[in-house]
Amino acid sequence: MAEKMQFQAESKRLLDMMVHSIYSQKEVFLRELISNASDAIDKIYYKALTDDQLVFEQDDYYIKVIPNKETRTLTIIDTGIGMTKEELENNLGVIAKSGSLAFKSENEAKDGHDIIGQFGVGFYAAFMVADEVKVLSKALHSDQAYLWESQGADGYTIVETTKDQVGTTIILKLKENEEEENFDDFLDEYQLKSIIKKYSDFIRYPIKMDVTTSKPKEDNDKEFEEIIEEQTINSMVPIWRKNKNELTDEDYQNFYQEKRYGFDQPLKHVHVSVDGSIRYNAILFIPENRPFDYYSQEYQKGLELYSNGVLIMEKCPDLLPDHFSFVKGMVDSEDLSLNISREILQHDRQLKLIAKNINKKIKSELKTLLKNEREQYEKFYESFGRQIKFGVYNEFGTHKDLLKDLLLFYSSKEKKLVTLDEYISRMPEEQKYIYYATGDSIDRIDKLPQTEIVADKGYEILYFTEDIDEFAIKMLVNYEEKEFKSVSSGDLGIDAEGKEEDNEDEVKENKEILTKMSEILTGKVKEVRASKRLKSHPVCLSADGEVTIEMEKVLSMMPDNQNVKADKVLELNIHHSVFNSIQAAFNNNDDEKLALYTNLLYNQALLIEGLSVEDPVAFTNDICKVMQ
Ligand SMILES: Nc1ncnc2c1ncn2[C@@H]1O[C@H](COP(=O)(O)OP(=O)(O)OP(=O)(O)O)[C@@H](O)[C@H]1O
Repeated sequence: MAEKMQFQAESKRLLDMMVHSIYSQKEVFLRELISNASDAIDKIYYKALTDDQLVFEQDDYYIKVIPNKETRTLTIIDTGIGMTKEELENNLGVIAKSGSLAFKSENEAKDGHDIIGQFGVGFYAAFMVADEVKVLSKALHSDQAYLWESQGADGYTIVETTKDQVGTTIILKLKENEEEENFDDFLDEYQLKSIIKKYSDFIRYPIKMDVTTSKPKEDNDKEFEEIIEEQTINSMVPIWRKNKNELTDEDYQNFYQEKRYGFDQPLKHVHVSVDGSIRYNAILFIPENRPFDYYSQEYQKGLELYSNGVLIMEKCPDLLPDHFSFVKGMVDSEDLSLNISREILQHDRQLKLIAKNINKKIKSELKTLLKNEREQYEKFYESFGRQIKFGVYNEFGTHKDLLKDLLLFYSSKEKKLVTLDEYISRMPEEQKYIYYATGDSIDRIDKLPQTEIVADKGYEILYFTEDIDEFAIKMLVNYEEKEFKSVSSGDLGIDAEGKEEDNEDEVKENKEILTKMSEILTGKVKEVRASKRLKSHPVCLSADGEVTIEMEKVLSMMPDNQNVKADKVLELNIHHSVFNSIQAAFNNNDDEKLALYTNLLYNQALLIEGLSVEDPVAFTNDICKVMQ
């Protein structure tokens, strides 16, 4: 007897979940197995493209589904590339990488419902309907065939066996019928036909099945006889070649899932058929959720590229700009050569044209979504808004004009996300700038002293809570000729309504105090200044020049930050009662107290900004001194 081998821990968990699954759409197991079979045939097909020894005879490549009511087995045969012993072990004993990580993040969904529904589980789906699975496979260029066998989570065996044809045969021993689930359905010709049609209609290879039909007898056409004939169940017409009007949302969703573009439901699909100087069909999807690896090195952008119905590249990166790297889908063009190499493809004029059109198309779709289905757009933005902002900033702002009207920011007044156009449309005539404030969260920005004067003036403030926000805006400089202005910047363009003069006088009067305080904080701030923006708060930090404090924070986290620092200014509210104490200390020549107060205020300002105090122990000691 063959030695029983153990599944990798994660596979075991997933498999266990499949065995005990109460997921209602168990029929998807067939989609998964057929999809794997089709992939396996694709692989042999590509090999044939570059290998002269290998001839691809269309008729030799098919998938066959065989139900057997007596043995209660369902067999799926493919004439694909097959698997070696190692491949059987590695591919079926170890959960597919794509699924595994997503699966981890999805937590424990006990009945497996979410996992199957959202992620797809590939081969293991077989265990939803079968209590025994056999995989008989012979790899291309191999003389030996192997039989992989498993009854579930307690392990699997692999033994040598014989098989004539290269390819894989999967035999499922169906589970006994249960109260809610009649597994016999998966042996029923009619049911199987409809499942295949539903999920796998556009598979490029014939999915065959022996079907019982009744036909008039040859010698007597009044009498009928039952005959069994092999039929091809799927239409094989790829969905993108079909008439858009004949397709339903569900068809596109099935395609999205079948193709493994994502495990979520796509938010939007676009079906493009262009028949001009360049001809192509494309189906593009905007996913709803961010893939778990989206911001990792592993994530590869790209669209599937077909040349006249034949897949020539799985992820063609040249078809998608980085700012739309989340888009999934495919392009099929008759004008591309089948044997085109990666290098040539990059410079292909046709491909460049297609890419350009696709870029425009995605932009206009997103714009339409924003205009007509705001809620959906906001879902999209939550997942991929960051990418749009990076798009504005990257490549020295090359794409900023394309992307700027797709931006959304949280508004202090509307208490929700708004577009820049919406902001502009609400601006009172005298308002010069588009104001923004930066911080870690909406709550924090709400409490920022720096926002006081702008907010008091009744102006709307955009809240920037992501690192990239301010960088993107700096790249834009302005929107509809209105310049962006941080509420922390020196000149806010707001008249202090006649108080300007008084302020000037007071500033002079207190100049000596402020100079002295600046000296105390030498090396920490550029200057201590009387604030024009504070009303109820005693103190805040601002920055002179281009680099804001928020930018300094972001840059300091980068590996090659070159130690870029903001020119920090400590702003004091000289009308605040705290300032009286400072004046008193100064007038009494109490240098120690003045230093104590100055440092305390400085550290408070740091904390408000979300910066850490440089010496927390000294800070707490200072507070204790004040309390004594
Ligand atoms: N019929 C088959 N012929 C050849 N190889 C197969 C076949 N079925 C599965 N495999 C191999 O087993 C691997 C694992 O299959 P599985 O369905 O679990 O995941 P996947 O297809 O890689 O990923 P996903 O299902 O998430 O798209 C496949 O990648 C493939 O290499």
